Amino acid sequence: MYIALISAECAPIAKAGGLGDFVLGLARELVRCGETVEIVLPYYDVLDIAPLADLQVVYEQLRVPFHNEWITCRVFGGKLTEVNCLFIDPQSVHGLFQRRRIYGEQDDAERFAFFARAVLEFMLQSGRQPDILHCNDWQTGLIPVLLYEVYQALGMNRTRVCYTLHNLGYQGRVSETILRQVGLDPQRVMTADRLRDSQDGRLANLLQGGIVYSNFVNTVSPRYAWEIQHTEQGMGLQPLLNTYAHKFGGVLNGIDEEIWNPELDPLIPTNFGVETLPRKALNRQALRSRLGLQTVDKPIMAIVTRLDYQKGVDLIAHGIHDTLAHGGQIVLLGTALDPAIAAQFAQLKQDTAANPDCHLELGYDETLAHLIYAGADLMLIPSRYEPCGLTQMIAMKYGVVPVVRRAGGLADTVFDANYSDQPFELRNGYVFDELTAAGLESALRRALGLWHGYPEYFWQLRVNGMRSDLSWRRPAQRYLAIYAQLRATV
Ligand SMILES: Nc1ncnc2c1ncn2[C@@H]1O[C@H](COP(=O)(O)OP(=O)(O)O[C@H]2O[C@H](CO)[C@@H](O)[C@H](O)[C@H]2O)[C@@H](O)[C@H]1O
Repeated sequence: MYIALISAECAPIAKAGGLGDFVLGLARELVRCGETVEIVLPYYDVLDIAPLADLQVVYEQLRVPFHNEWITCRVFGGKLTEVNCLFIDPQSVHGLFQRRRIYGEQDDAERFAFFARAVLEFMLQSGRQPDILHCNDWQTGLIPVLLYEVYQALGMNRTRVCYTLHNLGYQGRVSETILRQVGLDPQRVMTADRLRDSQDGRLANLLQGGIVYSNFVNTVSPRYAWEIQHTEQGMGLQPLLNTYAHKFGGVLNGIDEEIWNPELDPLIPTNFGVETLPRKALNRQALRSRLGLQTVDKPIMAIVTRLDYQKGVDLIAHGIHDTLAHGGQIVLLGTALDPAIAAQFAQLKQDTAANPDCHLELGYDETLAHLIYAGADLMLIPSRYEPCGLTQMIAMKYGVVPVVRRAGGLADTVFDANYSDQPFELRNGYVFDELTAAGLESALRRALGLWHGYPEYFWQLRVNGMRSDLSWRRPAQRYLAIYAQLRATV
């Protein structure tokens, strides 16, 4: 099967968060299963080309219609380990992907709408007919719309679309001008059952368009799939997701165990596994020295995250204070796009600067993230909503016990040490329900108490997490079954 994975991110070359991990992890597993995979991304100026082999121009003079003009693009090809990647590089006066970052620009909608049109134009002009276009999030929502409305009539009628929703908090609600720019007729597609936004009828909703026009839609955990159909977590899309329940499901993500594996990880000072778990202490020490924390008999509570409303930033701040007050150390690595959140954490960093048990690192740092997973004992994830969540899974692989809110994929992967109905060997963390300070404290203090009072039991929780199967093997089989079902309709 020939699968094109279309995305705004891919780890480690263009990663802002979990979407990047998803794309690389799934692609690599599909290649291992013998499938032909191409990842298609914009050619960002911030693309880290170092891990790419054989990077070269593979297509010149790709002319893409956009907003009454033709934009000429080059397409680069390269290999990221065993996976082929393609990069669309528009020669436009607006420097669409020359912004020193992946997202956060005022014209993001226009940038990714252009990308959507360019991907299909490239497929058409280069004679590609993928069996499956696997699109992700709002940035690629126009691809199934354009395929159906424009490109099928031009001959691309064997291709089917699988569309994965990683985050309903970002739906791509945009002016209908964008539709005209990519060559769609707003009169035709701006209807309630197509792209017209249900909350603001003047806007087009690109995520909604992707859901309506794709052959199959999924999100990244069974629990989040249920939540967005049946609770306000659907953020306005509940009726639509119920209408399309027959082509909707939840597939839990995996993690790439070649990248996230404490036994092999080249980015950590000391490798370790279940049998050599005491060696984790050397990483804890390295983490303390790197960040200037004192050496004391306290567990390290880590937080590695985008600092975003979704992640429960107020509870993160509360959790920092509560951990410090109850015998723990704190290490936070976080990026904030929102200026108010950035200011809140800059202040918190200043307020805790003199505390030898606390270090807040505001920024994005892949290498430090690996050291944190290797050295930490606990990880705090108090999300408001969490489609899947990779940090709890990575944490568990590194013998870190997660403390999480019962939401989305966190509920599907973390089982409470005291209250879960799972057998003991599957219990791997601490879970709370209420999105309140008291809710968080109930789990956090049990976790800290266990570390201080019952080290053998805490050790067992670490081991349970390390032994769980969080790989891409099972999820990739689920996607292959979905693709096969879609191909059967050709
Ligand atoms: N400051 C920083 N420095 C270095 N590394 C950092 C970092 N901040 C985050 N990371 C890394 O980025 C990834 C984040 O994973 P999450 O699952 O939390 O993703 P996110 O919410 O971005 O993605 C969305 O998509 C994913 C994939 O489907 C879903 O799991 C998730 O629920 C959904 O919100 C992890 O690999 C983490 O280590």
